[in-house]
Amino acid sequence: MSSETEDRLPVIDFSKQELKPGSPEWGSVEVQVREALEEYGGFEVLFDKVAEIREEVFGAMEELFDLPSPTKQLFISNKPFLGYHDATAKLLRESMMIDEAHVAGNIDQGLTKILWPQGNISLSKTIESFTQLAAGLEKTIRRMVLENFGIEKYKDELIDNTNYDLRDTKYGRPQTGTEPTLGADAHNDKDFMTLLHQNEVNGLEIRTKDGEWINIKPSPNYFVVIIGESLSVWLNGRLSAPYHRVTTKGNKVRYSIAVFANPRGVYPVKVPEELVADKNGLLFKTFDFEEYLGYYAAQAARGDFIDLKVYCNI
Ligand SMILES: O=C(O)CCC(=O)C(=O)O
Ligand SMILES: [Fe+2]
Repeated sequence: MSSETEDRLPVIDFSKQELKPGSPEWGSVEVQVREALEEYGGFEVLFDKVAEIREEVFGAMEELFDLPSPTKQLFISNKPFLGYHDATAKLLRESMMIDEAHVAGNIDQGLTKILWPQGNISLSKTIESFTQLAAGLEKTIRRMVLENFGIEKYKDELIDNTNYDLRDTKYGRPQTGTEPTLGADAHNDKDFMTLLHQNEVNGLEIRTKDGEWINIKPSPNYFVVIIGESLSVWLNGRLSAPYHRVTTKGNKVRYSIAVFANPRGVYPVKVPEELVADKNGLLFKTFDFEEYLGYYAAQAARGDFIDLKVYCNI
């Protein structure tokens, strides 16, 4: 049996204005990032700018999820995970996921114009600002990770081949009882890196190497950073993507908003040669993320959840 602890993930301060590549502050943060990722596969980021926009962001999410059900159903997609997903008998979770949310105009064209025929510019702008903030921070953190492993020469190529998907999630009120309600099964993310912000309702937990679950308490000026399996595989297994889950208690609605930095489809994700020269050799085959997601979704529909590490294991 695993148990929950009072520990928290390491907190790293990214609010400092003087955080410039090459500066002493940058170097010190870079070391903290590496240590946190090696130990937990994640950390919390103190980032004051998110506190300035969160009220608007959660207001926009409320507006989205308060739409009538038939309207939300218009936001469907035939691609795995994208589009609107309604709550089920098992999970009280509703979500909306949009592809390439970092591309100007995509939230407006791909989400709000579908849900409001006359458009909803202010809502699009709010969600767009959140995406830009999270994607900018992700690029900084990823650059530090690459520098840590001495492979910064790949940074532009990797960023150019990153697709930032955005997922808004609403965890509804449990109807009965005082037992915790499962909001998301334990899973690891498949992307390079996830940046998540949550409203004031507790629920997210992350599993440590020792099998304990750490509760990630919501704070208004924090992002939660979790690495996904694509980064772990690309680094030839050097970091691990942590398992995490959501359980909610009480009768408040929980909202989370997450930006997933995914490898772009058709870009071959290949372990850099600099990382295969050690005693272990190459551990993973080159993969295409969209092909993997298609395979994962087909298997998952049959109850079989294939980790990326298993999919491209040599
Ligand atoms: O809502 C959360 O806090 C976590 C969501 C999550 O893990 C995911 O969407 O992959
Ligand atoms: Fe996740």
